[in-house]
Amino acid sequence: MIETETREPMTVDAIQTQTRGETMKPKYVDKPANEEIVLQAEEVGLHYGQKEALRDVWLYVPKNKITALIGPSGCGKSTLLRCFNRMNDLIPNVRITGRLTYHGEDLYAPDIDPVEVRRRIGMVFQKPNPFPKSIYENIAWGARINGYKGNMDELVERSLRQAALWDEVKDRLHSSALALSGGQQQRLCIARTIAIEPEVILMDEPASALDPIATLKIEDLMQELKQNYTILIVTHNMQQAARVSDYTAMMMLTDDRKAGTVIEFGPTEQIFTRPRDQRTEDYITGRFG
Ligand SMILES: Nc1ncnc2c1ncn2[C@@H]1O[C@H](COP(=O)(O)OP(=O)(O)OP(=O)(O)O)[C@@H](O)[C@H]1O
Repeated sequence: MIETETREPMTVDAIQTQTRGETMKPKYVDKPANEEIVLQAEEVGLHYGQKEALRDVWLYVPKNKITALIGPSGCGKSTLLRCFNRMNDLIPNVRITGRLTYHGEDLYAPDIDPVEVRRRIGMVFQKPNPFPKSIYENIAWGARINGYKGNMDELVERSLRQAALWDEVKDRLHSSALALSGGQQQRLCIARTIAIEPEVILMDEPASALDPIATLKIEDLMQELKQNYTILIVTHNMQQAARVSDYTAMMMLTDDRKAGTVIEFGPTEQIFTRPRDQRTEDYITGRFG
């Protein structure tokens, strides 16, 4: 029998670990078969003060795959993304319910250090945000404060190579990062994230401020990166989700339009060619909003 009692949302500090179990999972959200799950959301809810932003969210993020979060504006994509590296902790009055895990471990357990969470689960933002320092220092600084003791020149080169930026900047490593183009700055931010050696990279519309050529470079880079990293990306751009991702989660407002939730999750090819929820079909064929 499905339990119907309502529970008070708890604070981030006191997030509870029990959920009502898989019986509450939406009909079209399936755990991927034969994949190692790195991140998982079970019955997650989130309030910003009085404003409910997420309700009953379920999601699976498989290892070394790209998972896209798509859906209309305001349905909670960025909010959900930020739950996974505890970025919402930095916003006052946020309350989270349900369970968010990293390799099965509760990300909000009292003994978990949010700084360590953010080291393992890095983030790249919509607008490139390099520090007003040299290209070299943008990478070295984060590594240094995270206790990196190895050869810094090698780390800088390796990170820039992995971010497909090395050839463009190798002769001006000590010039200001702010002199780079937007697309180069975004690849520098990806290099900076990689230098910390996270396992997961969260990307919040990483290409939306870029022109089509710079966007394609970022998309190519993501394909390279997934060999070593697990990627969760928010995108408004449906073609981009279809092009780059292995799995897609369709988010939508709940029927009472008060909060966002994941209505369908599965392999990208299936979501785009044989969606099971009518609302997904309406959205991807452009009949929605
Ligand atoms: N710091 C905040 N305080 C209060 N409400 C917020 C805050 N951040 C987001 N919201 C609200 O939460 C809801 C979900 O926002 P969110 O940015 O996660 O959606 P989104 O799907 O990423 O939107 P978009 O595609 O437009 O970026 C929205 O109603 C938004 O106004």
